[in-house]
Amino acid sequence: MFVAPIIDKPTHFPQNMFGHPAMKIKSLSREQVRSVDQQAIEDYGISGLVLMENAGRGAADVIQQNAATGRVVILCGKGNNGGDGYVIARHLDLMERQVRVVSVVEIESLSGDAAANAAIAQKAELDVQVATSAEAIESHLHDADVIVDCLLGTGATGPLRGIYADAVKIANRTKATRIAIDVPTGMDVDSGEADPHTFQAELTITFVAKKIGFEFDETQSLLGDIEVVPIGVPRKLLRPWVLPS
Ligand SMILES: NC(=O)C1=CN([C@@H]2O[C@H](COP(=O)(O)OP(=O)(O)OC[C@H]3O[C@@H](n4cnc5c(N)ncnc54)[C@H](OP(=O)(O)O)[C@@H]3O)[C@@H](O)[C@H]2O)[C@H](O)CC1
Ligand SMILES: [K+]
Repeated sequence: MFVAPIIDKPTHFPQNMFGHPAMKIKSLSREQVRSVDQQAIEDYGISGLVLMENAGRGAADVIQQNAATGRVVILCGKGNNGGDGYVIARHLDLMERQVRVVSVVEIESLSGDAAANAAIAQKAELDVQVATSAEAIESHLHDADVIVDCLLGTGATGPLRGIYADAVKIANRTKATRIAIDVPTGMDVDSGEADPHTFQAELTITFVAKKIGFEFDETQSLLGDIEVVPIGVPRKLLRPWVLPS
């Protein structure tokens, strides 16, 4: 009988799901993470679409690991945080999940990478709904088992406007599992200050690194567990913030 040779198990480095040792990176400010994004695009030539695809695909994997069943409803805003939501939808659909995208703005108002991914989602005949009133949002969330917050990310400034506040209020009232993408909508990335209607997440999936606003005690109940998803930004670009492992 063939007895498989016993080999020493290689020492497993702490790996994230992408199979490379998960570097420990300092928490970044809004300005730092947005400049990393910009440098990756302008100095390294990585297209924003590639960063968004890595972000959305990585987030979809983490969602599948943490909320593996039920209907996923993704609330999308106007910018690239919303753009991530269309990528997440496409990858969850590929995992044969029931997925609905609910855009709180007219799709025509999107631009750049977000508009590109919204168009792909529509051409792929994913379930994409536009809901620009509280009643319409309510009607699309009633059967959600998981709600994903792709309303606002690092581009948020000032108090939540109109429909965004409505969307967060409605989402917070449901029994669904709530997952925030990059930062819970309503939370200030730097100060951690939370709008009265901040998305209450059980899990926050954030890109590149944790944000400095996540360090405050008051924000823990809004963040839930935190997972950092790398999006392909070169290690050299992150070097100033890598912590000794
Ligand atoms: N390297 C990375 O981290 C990557 C991050 N990605 C994702 O991109 C977002 C940042 O995207 P951005 O488009 O810059 O900003 P947002 O999507 O957060 O905001 C979009 C627009 O929302 C409006 N806005 C701003 N503040 C408010 C508010 N308080 N209430 C309502 N609406 C608001 C504003 O538009 P206006 O024209 O209405 O002023 C914003 O422009 C990041 O968080 C990640 O999720 C990339 O996908 C990949 C790389
Ligand atoms: K968000």
